[in-house]
Amino acid sequence: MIELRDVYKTFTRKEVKIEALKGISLKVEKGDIFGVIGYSGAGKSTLIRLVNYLERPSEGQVLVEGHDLGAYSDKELRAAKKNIGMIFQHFNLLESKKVFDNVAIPLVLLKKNKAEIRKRVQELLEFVGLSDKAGSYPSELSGGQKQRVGIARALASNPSILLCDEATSALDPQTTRSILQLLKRINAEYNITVMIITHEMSVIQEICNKVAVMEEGRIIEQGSVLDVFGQPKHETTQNFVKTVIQNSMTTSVRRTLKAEHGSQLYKLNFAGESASEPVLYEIIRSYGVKVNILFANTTEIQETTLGTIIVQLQGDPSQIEAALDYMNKHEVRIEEVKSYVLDINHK
Ligand SMILES: Nc1ncnc2c1ncn2[C@@H]1O[C@H](COP(=O)(O)OP(=O)(O)OP(=O)(O)O)[C@@H](O)[C@H]1O
Repeated sequence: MIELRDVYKTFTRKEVKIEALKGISLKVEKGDIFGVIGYSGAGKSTLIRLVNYLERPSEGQVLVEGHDLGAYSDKELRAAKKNIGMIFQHFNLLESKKVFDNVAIPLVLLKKNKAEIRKRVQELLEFVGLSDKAGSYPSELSGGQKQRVGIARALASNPSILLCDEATSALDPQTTRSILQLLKRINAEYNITVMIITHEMSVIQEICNKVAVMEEGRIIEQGSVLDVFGQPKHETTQNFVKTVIQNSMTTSVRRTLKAEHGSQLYKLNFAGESASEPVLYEIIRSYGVKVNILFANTTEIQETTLGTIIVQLQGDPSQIEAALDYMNKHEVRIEEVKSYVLDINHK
């Protein structure tokens, strides 16, 4: 659906080169809600602007529905862009035009007749829950309502892709949630592929099925949201995950454990099926391993339960090995907790 192949983007300002993207490769499949997360300056906006060709790559290819956008003539590119809607952090509405006319802009540009425009705009305003605001000006709307207008306008030309550039960053948590739910409905009911860039992991947790983490112009980690949240590998990803899931021991537990250096600690991640099986009970019963639970938490991601437990296992090495093997076979992901986490200053 959307594919970036080894994309580089370099800006030159006052003879200084800025490498905003350094070899980005990713694939967004049809029907995905694909999130790109990163701190400020990571290159997220540049990346999303390449997808609708507001920027051209310095090197590499951007393919949409299998077509290399770089190989298109200007006319072909204009046609291709109709297939891509975009919404923005600050909504980008025309303040001098009423809600109806803002939503109608893409249809006017497509030279649709008045009756068609009226019907489509009414349909869209109804879909985003703003039928009663057609005659209002943007200045008379709340932030959430403005973003709904932005969404209606982005959908006007029936795109198959919707790009969202920090679309909820200017909104309060409750309004953010309602806009994210609307994006989810757009994805499910209109079968529109959604690509979201954000610096908030809660946005990814709430609606995305896939995620790419960016840092300094590179993708440092990508995969299904369940995998990345369950086993974040890179430190930056771990820091993002920590903002939404508590997955480490509290300081007081670490302090108690410090005295017992050398005990075997494991972080166990349960997802989906394995979260509902009595795995710990089995390892105690069948392998005689003593289990001391130091931390436990469950979270819901993608309608799947993700559980994290940190345990101290005590027993013969052979019993512990057998217990770990049993849990492995029952799809529990096991990570040995290194002794450095026992340092209470370690975050
Ligand atoms: N038009 C431009 N000219 C020069 N440099 C640019 C331009 N656009 C982006 N950059 C630079 O490219 C780098 C990546 O910027 P980008 O806006 O893509 O990051 P971002 O992750 O979206 O950050 P933010 O969330 O702060 O917008 C930054 O160093 C930025 O200064």
